[in-house]
Amino acid sequence: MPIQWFPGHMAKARREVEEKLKLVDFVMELVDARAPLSSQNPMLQQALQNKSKMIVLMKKDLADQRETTKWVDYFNERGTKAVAIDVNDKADIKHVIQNAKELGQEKMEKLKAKGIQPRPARAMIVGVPNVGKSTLINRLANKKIAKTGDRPGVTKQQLWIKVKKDFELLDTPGILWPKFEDELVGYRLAALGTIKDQLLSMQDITAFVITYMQQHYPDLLEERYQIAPDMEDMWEIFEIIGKQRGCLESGGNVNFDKVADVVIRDLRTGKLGRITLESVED
Ligand SMILES: Nc1nc2c(ncn2[C@@H]2O[C@H](COP(=O)(O)OP(=O)(O)OP(=O)(O)O)[C@@H](O)[C@H]2O)c(=O)[nH]1
Repeated sequence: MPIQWFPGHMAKARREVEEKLKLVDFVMELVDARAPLSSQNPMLQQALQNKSKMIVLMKKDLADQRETTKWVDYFNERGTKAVAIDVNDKADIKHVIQNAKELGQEKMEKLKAKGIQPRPARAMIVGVPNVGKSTLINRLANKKIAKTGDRPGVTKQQLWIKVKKDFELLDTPGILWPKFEDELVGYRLAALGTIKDQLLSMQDITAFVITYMQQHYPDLLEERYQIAPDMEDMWEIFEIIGKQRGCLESGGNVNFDKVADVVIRDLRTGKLGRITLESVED
């Protein structure tokens, strides 16, 4: 597959996350609810050492509800607190805060037991590009950004956001490099817009999405584009969608790149329906 590893970028990303990790008590790892494992990064687990972590499955409003429930159970059963949210839902934001506070309290209890003066628990948000880090920070900040001075270990001054009186959040997220070791992971991430569109052919990504939908969401595919689940010829499928949606060149031929744009835009904006591209059972 024509994707490179960019080792220099990954090493830099890792160093930056490790520096910030020194400042916090626990981490909120954001993943995309539509591909939770694919949007995780194994580098984080190693860098975390003994720090605790909670997982926030983002964009649950775009994901298949049944799959999301299974994924939340999946992480919880493996001992990691997990919540699924729509960042625009206030109740969901409260739920995140409640879970984060519980994680912070555990840390504070440990400090107290050692005779150390309790202080607000500190956390940071990490995640791959486009997963929703900045948006969630803004929602949690609720415009109450508190400047609490330098912390050791970083040259740049860090700002802490006071979410609640006993919970502070680093104002800048840690960006994790997406993982590319598996072709399927690459297709899922590209379809969701995590990795740059130019890295993989848009037509290939679209073919992947259509095939996945034929297997898992045949009704949604038929509803939007009138594509029968058993239609195998991808060329014909592109032709049908192209004619329907006016993706034509001047001579009247279907332009496959335009078809790919339409399908991927429909997927990302939820117009195709609520779709999860990675199942617990996969
Ligand atoms: N539908 C929906 N969209 C969301 C949600 N969370 C974030 N988004 C959207 O996802 C897009 C990316 O969000 P950002 O907050 O910029 O993501 P980021 O992780 O900070 O991105 P980078 O700066 O590229 O690392 C934006 O268009 C957000 O509006 C969510 O829960 N539901």
